[in-house]
Amino acid sequence: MEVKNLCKAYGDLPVLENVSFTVGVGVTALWGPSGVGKTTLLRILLGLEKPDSGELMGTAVRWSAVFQEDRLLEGLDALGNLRFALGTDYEEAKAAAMLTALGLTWETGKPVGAWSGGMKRRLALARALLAPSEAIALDEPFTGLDDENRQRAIRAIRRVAETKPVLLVTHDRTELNLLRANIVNL
Ligand SMILES: Nc1ncnc2c1ncn2[C@@H]1O[C@H](COP(=O)(O)OP(=O)(O)OP(=O)(O)O)[C@@H](O)[C@H]1O
Repeated sequence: MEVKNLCKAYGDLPVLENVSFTVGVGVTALWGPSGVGKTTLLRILLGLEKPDSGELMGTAVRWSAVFQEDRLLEGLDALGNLRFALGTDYEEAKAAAMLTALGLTWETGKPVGAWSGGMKRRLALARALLAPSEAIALDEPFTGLDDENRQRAIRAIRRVAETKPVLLVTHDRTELNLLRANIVNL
């Protein structure tokens, strides 16, 4: 994928000014202070928002994503959430293996609405990583995770990033190093 001279303003507020970078297989991190436009850039790449000018090449692919909200179906159990999201691509053994890799134990039938924030975050991550997408966008996927679960999430992301591009927003340099991420400075 390639992004060339991308510009976006909200009214009088310029947010992205001539942003250019390329994305390949592996982890690419959008890096910069709060408010610099990282989430806006992800939304543009996913086609959810239009840039004012600039070129996007190769971004019209099937994406899976974790946004800042988890957007789970709170009345369903963990496997129910994955089954609903993945449709005919759902395979229970693969779903269970991903949940285990992310340190989640689940009781069949127990709605995830009662789960902790960190557990919900990991389920949202599992859903994005399992999806038959061509690229993955993760907006602060480690929010609310303790050290051990952050390590698990990093391992799972790295495994999936061996075969497809993963674009990620985080505020933690240590995570970026562990993810061996290419960094796009905004
Ligand atoms: N729909 C919108 N309408 C108007 N302004 C917006 C809109 N979306 C974002 N902005 C503004 O654009 C700027 C960039 O926001 P964005 O969420 O992309 O930043 P960010 O780098 O992801 O921030 P953070 O690290 O805090 O999540 C902010 O000043 C924000 O207020």
